[in-house]
Amino acid sequence: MLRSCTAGLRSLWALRGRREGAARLSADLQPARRLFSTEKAVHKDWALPNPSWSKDLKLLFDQFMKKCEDGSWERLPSCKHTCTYKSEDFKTYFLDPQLVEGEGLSQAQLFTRGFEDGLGFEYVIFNNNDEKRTVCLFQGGPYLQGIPGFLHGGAIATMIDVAFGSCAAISGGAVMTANLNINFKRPVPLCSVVVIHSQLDKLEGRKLFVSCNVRSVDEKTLYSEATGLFIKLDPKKSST
Ligand SMILES: CCCCCCCCCCCCCC(=O)SCCNC(=O)CCNC(=O)[C@H](O)C(C)(C)COP(=O)(O)OP(=O)(O)OC[C@H]1O[C@@H](n2cnc3c(N)ncnc32)[C@H](O)[C@@H]1OP(=O)(O)O
Repeated sequence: MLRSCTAGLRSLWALRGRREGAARLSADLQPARRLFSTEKAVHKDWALPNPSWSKDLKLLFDQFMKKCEDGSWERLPSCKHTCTYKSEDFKTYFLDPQLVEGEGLSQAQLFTRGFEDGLGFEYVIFNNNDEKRTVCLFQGGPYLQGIPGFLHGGAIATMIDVAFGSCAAISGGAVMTANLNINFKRPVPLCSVVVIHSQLDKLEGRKLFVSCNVRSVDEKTLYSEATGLFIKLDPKKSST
């Protein structure tokens, strides 16, 4: 395990070196060209395998893709620059046109997709609409370290929030996290794959109650358990 992780890290560094070289080469390009990627890159779906994915992650991905064939499960796409699922809902509720045009927002990207392949959050979420649950397959890369050799608790919390957010948004549309409660039961080894099983437990007016557990691939280790409350945004209220 340690050897495969080290080999994985070595290939990641090599990949990174190549990318940094490429980045240096493009440093002379016009700022606008650097800021705005091509149309294709902007709409790229990041919830698909890349060379940094471990055997475990690929295997689980294939298993869930098979489950998608009869329509009971669906893979949720994930873009960097647009809030993938029901993003139009958010625009209606939130975005001040002045903010949209500003320099900062033009560079905005989903926090969990802001890392080079394999260094941060590698994940894909599958949804089962009838059962109101999602499964998130997550491999936490070397830039997410907390205690040496283990994933940072904040990275786990982030991933739980994303998994919950997706689960809640599918039923509630534009939602926001109001409360997260996490019990960290075992440390998650860096570069390992975990499975986050989330469930919509209750829908009460604008409140969506969700819960999840985070387990190892073989399901023997329970790493964390969490509950969350999401609130469906009220179009009559300003969010700022
Ligand atoms: C759709 C898109 C999906 C994207 C795909 C996923 C990919 C990305 C996923 C990324 C995911 C990242 C996600 C993120 O990072 S979201 C970013 C982190 N979250 C925030 O910044 C939220 C900040 N908070 C707020 O804006 C407001 O407080 C909200 C909008 C949440 C509610 O303000 P609003 O004015 O609208 O509602 P209300 O105050 O009338 O309350 C309504 C009801 O709710 C109850 N209540 C409220 N708060 C709490 C609480 N803490 N515990 C218990 N109960 C609470 C309240 O008592 C009331 O109950 P009742 O009296 O009716 O019974």
